[in-house]
Amino acid sequence: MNAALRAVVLAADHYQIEVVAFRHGYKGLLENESVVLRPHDVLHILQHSGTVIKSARCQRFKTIEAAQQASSVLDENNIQALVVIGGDGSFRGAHHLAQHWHGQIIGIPGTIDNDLYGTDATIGFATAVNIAMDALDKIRDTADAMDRVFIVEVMGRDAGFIGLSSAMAAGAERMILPELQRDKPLTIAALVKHIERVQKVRGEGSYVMVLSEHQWPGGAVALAEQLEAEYHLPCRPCLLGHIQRGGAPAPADRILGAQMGVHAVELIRSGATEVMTGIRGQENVAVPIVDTWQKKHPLDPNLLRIQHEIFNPVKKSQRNH
Ligand SMILES: Nc1ncnc2c1ncn2[C@@H]1O[C@H](COP(=O)(O)OP(=O)(O)O)[C@@H](O)[C@H]1O
Ligand SMILES: O=P(O)(O)OC[C@H]1O[C@](O)(COP(=O)(O)O)[C@@H](O)[C@@H]1O
Repeated sequence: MNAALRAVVLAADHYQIEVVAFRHGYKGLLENESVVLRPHDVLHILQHSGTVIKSARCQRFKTIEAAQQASSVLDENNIQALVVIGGDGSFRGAHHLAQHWHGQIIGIPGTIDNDLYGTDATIGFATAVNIAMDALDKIRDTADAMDRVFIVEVMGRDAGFIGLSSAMAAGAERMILPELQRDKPLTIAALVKHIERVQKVRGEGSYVMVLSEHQWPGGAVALAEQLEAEYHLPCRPCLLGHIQRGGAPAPADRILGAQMGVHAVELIRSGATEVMTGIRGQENVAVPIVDTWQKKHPLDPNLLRIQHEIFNPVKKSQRNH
């Protein structure tokens, strides 16, 4: 997020616009935690994950009174345009605020989940995938050495982008993703059958599985215990958790943050409101903010086909000649 924040401040300075930041997101907006940001304040922050203006979840913001209060705080600070960096929750909040405030609102997609419609990528996603891939590579060493099954649980709330991309980047044998579970929920018997068939075909036991959070009751730990206890499969769980949200941001995220931050300021200058800045291909696009959560951002069907079918060691299609 820092790369986007820096870009907003530098672009605003370029166009001679003053920037006031509200610390701690909507919570800080309600409490008027405002601070003027100048280029000097955002020096050397883009190499750090997270956000120097801090963030917070704030249930209260969902009420009408909170939106009215936020509107008064913005007016008291003479704010004409608000840039909201976040995911679908933050954008729902932005839309909610727009019902009670007359200023411009521009969204910048910042979430590791990549689950927003209208943009190829969201800030944080590339970094999270890098971290998950790195962990999977490391787990593979023990899986290989000890012929073990590993279950690595990754984040994504209700979306399988981190799961699919990290599984593909690290050559995992199996993925349990929300999108796949919706079509055909995996049973433990089918999973065990897959593990055993892969081990037979390969003649070795190294099997690494990527499990998206909330896709198995009790998560990776419960699934590993079940595999050991009921099927005598040596299996270990690994929960990556919030590790995926930290560390040095990947170059792709820094560059995306830069592009989007500048685009957000330019959208303000063009008079736009209630849009999110997105990137499609090489192009900056402005996406109606309600579309970002009302429309679906699907997993790339070709990546899914490659990883789930073509790279599945035991799934073969008919020869056609
Ligand atoms: N339906 C909503 N109406 C108003 N504000 C909301 C709504 N949903 C979320 N928010 C606000 O946005 C904040 C961030 O949303 P959350 O879902 O936690 O994260 P993200 O922006 O990463 O999706 C919430 O803590 C809340 O203050
Ligand atoms: O620690 P919390 O607040 O429960 O958040 C965990 C959730 O946040 C996420 O990391 C997404 O957060 P961001 O949208 O802020 O990147 C989800 O993948 C995960 O379910």
